Amino acid sequence: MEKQLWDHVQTVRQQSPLVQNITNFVVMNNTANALLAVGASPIMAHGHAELDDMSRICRSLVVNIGTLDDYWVAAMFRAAVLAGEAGKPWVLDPVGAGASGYRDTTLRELLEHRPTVVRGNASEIMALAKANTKATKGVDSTAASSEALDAARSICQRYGSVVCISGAVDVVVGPAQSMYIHNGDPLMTKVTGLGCSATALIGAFIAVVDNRVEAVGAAMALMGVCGELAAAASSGPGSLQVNLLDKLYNITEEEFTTRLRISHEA
Ligand SMILES: Nc1ncnc2c1ncn2[C@@H]1O[C@H](COP(=O)(O)OP(=O)(O)OP(=O)(O)O)[C@@H](O)[C@H]1O
Ligand SMILES: Cc1ncsc1CCO
Ligand SMILES: [Mg+2]
Repeated sequence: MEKQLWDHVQTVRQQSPLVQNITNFVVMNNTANALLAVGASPIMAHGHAELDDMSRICRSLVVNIGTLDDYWVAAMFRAAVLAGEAGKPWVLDPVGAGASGYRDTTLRELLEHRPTVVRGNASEIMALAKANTKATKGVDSTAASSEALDAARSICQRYGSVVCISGAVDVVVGPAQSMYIHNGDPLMTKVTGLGCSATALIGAFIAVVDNRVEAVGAAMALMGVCGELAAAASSGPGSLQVNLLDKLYNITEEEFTTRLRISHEA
């Protein structure tokens, strides 16, 4: 499986898919840079007047509700409809699910458009499935990935989405197959938007890899391994941000396969 995941990393580099992002103000720059670093091509576009054109030229869509408002939310709904009509894969990042009624109402409607993938931290996935027993603390997670497993399974069953719960262990839940990725570094939680970057990378991988669980697994594996290697070379969140971009860009097959720790059980 390590070799297959690396092949997917290579496929993104070779095919350089154009990925449309409707994302938040905080991470727009970081996620565009993360996409470029892995060899994909980002475009940040939420204007209503160009959504049809974007849908025509982009191979996948990222919807991230981090700093939502009515204009942006209308763009998200429309872009999701267009992706559905074109049979184009898209990924939803439910930033801050459970933190406000507005977020939850918006997310409920987005889920009805059946995202190909949903990626959030454990609190967000639990809030999304309305199975949360702990409140979401803003945009950071207060729960462990394992607690959100049932929530992920219920979202997968109900909407057909592959669900990724990120955290100390990243869990990828598909209809027939699950994957656990034991990489990353706790320092990654001290840089804003690395979850959003992971979601953006998922957007690139689902554009070019048909097996959705493997696509998500490869994106999360790349993020985790690069995060871990970058953290080892960093003195804090500032240098981690820079080192991570460099590692996403220059990681080798040997670094990837020797560091990667995946399993099919927790
Ligand atoms: N405790 C941890 N140990 C190792 N890696 C971690 C840990 N927590 C998060 N990560 C890694 O950090 C990345 C971001 O995941 P995280 O769960 O923090 O996203 P998030 O909460 O949505 O972040 P944000 O909303 O700021 O984008 C993932 O690659 C994940 O594997
Ligand atoms: C801090 C923050 N607030 C809204 S979006 C965002 C970036 C992390 O998701
Ligand atoms: Mg997040």
